[in-house]
Amino acid sequence: MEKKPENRGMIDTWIDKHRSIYSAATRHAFVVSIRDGSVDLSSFRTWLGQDYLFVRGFVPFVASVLIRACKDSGESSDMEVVLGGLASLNDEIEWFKREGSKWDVDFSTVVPQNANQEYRRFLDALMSSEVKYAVIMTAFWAIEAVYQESFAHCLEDGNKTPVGLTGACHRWGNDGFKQYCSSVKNIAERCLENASGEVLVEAEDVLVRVLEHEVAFWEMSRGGQ
Ligand SMILES: Cc1ncc(CN)c(N)n1
Repeated sequence: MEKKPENRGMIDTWIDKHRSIYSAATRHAFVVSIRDGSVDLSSFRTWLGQDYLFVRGFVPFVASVLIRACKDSGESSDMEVVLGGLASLNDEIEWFKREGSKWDVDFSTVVPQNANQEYRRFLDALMSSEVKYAVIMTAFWAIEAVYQESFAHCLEDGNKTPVGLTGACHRWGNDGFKQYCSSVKNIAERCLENASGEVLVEAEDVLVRVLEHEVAFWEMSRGGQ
């Protein structure tokens, strides 16, 4: 079994180990193009439509995380953290609808592309009661953290993010969302500390698979169809 260095959680250890896919997910060319202002707006519109569908599919996943937090965690504060995330998805869906009108993207005609469908299938599989709580929380953290890191990068000093896109960047790049991701990470780390070797292997695998799905999602967006 992998040995964890002093004072570092498993997640940080795994991020170091899988640094190249982590960077590919959090510093993807699509995100960098938002930050440097060179973004192709048809790609942004593709991302907007596809992510709207993704988020609608993410709601039942987060609802299932919430049920697991109530039933399996043994810590009452887990439920509050996940409930906060679920509640903010309500605002997020409303935000998408406003952005859809602004960018003239008619969500009723958007068809989920392959990367979106595959990501959705992956989330569906994670909703099985067979999947351990530590594994689900690791996946949940990674899904949220990729967006937090990516969009926060578009707001860092020196950015040339187009004004019309800063709303998206603030949605996931704000300090409140960063704090929320850190709370989810703490839950995942606490669970991983007590996990068996088998669960650790599964959680590491799921972390890498989330990163791969995120990269594929950015790639799909960059395709801009
Ligand atoms: C593809 C994707 N990954 C993550 C998030 C953040 N909930 C999102 N909206 N879309």
